[in-house]
Amino acid sequence: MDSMLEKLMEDFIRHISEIFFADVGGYALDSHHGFVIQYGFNRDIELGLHVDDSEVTLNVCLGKQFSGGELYFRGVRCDKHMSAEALPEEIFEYSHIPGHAIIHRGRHRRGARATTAAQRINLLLWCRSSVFRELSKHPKDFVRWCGECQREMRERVNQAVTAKKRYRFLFIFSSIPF
Ligand SMILES: O=C(O)CCC(=O)C(=O)O
Ligand SMILES: [Fe+2]
Repeated sequence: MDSMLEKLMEDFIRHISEIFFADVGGYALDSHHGFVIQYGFNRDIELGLHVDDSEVTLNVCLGKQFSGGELYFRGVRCDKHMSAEALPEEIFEYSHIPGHAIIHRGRHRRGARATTAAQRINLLLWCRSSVFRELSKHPKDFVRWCGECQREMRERVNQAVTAKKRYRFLFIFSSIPF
């Protein structure tokens, strides 16, 4: 089972990650952790907001029909911004379909709503990159993949542009001879 999951990561997920998740390791995924979760009667019902200890996560919906169990996403966040509010464009839901899978960044905040009828069984595969983790140890001004870091950066750029415009206006105004 473990070697099958490793092959799945190496032959399949790495290639997708190279294109869609270049900012969190891309092709350099080199270790994994796989497990199966079951929700419903006699089991956990729901899962609170969290992130994974992974760079990229594969979530495959196995099993048969069930009701509920939707995932709600709330934006990608670094450690510093784990509790920063989600922007409207970061809020969305995904309904699992048996036989379908999704891939997302491990740091994408999300939770699962209650499974209300039958059982939901999903295979989770956390994929990690030792290179990405090593590089992340070096302090940076802002983290490119975090939605809140990006928002702060945009705000700083806007403030700098506004300050520059104001300065130019003052300069033009003070150059007018009276
Ligand atoms: O319930 C799901 O499909 C998501 C599970 C999950 O996010 C997790 O186990 O970390
Ligand atoms: Fe951040």
